[in-house]
Amino acid sequence: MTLITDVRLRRILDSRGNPTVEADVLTESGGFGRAAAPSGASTGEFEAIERAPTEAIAAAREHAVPRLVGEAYAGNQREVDSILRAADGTDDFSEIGANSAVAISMAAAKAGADVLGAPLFQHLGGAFRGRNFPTPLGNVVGGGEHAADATDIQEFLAAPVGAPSVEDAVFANAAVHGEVADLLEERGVPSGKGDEGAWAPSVDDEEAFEIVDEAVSTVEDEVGFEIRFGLDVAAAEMYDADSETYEYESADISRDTAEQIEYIADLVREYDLAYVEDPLDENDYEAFAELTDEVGDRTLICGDDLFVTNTDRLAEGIEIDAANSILIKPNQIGTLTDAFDAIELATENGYDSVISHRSGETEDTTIAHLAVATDAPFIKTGAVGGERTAKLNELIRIADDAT
Ligand SMILES: C=C(OP(=O)(O)O)C(=O)O
Ligand SMILES: [Mg+2]
Repeated sequence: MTLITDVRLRRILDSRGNPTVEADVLTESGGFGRAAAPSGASTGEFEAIERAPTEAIAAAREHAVPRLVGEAYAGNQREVDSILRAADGTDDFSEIGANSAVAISMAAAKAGADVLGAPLFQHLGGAFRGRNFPTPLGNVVGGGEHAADATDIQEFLAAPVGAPSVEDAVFANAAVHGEVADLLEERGVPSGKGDEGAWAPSVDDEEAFEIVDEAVSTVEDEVGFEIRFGLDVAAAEMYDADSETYEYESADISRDTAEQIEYIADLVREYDLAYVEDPLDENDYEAFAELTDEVGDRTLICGDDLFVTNTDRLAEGIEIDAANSILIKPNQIGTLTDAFDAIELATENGYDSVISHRSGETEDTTIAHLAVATDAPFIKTGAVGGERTAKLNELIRIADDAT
């Protein structure tokens, strides 16, 4: 029934106005799945390779599509994904492009779900999923590679850890985003938005901490449940390998690795941070381990550029307790099977998985289903903006359908 009869690939726009790959997968019994690849700006050095969409589409048409059509079953995700790997023939999808691979992988999953008549999360996660929902981490202030002339820390993320429902959590994050706008106006700080819809004011990190801390407290009082906040430092982007220092340009501060570890540990204690992603360079497992040893009992230390959704890199981290959490971005590794394997390895070793969007996104909602399918405790997918609310609203719908 789920035998693949056609795979169609096209270029569509992403949220930055760049082209990206969209895939349609059709099956023998009329099943249909459509998915699109997202795209990063602060990409990790060890990510799978994203090719220019025209090249990725041409290469996938040549190498992957003939091996799938009439040969593979969309309902058998591992088979589809191993065919994608074999068709590509490299370790990092540099032949067909991780963008073509992930679009086809996700579209096949949706086609499989369509034939079954089941929601995607149930097809991926089984009949007993759909009772637990991830806490959304909402980007409310940001800079780094996502906005010019804004904070050095890439993302300040609202974390409504006490929300009684995913709907309450989603609305709380939007309220924090709105409160930040009011506080910026009070301070006379004009602000546009960065790539993920977060405010991108021209302030240093210290002022951003004050603003986000106040916004979170105000909304916490309004909604009556606990809201904390967290960070994606994206430290690899500020690390200078020659001087071995982290360069905070907006405050004109340079920190060596020991100072960076102490700085982050102090922030965790001062602001009771719930979450800290990529606080150190993507090559420095040892420094990650030192920080995790210091504050890992009170916050999540999450590897994004560090692990790049890759089980080999995660296993290396697990070996030395480098972190206690992994960011999962399917396009960093190329297929849903690879993303699932990373989540399973993480769970087996007591690491929390945080399913994540990219800064360049589309209306695709696969990651909302992936988070529910894998019982992930957190999802990072922005707070506002159509390509972000597509995922947040899908979570609300899944929860609504489940009750
Ligand atoms: C979502 C992120 O940004 P990008 O997609 O630019 O890597 C991130 O760094 O976590
Ligand atoms: Mg990150």
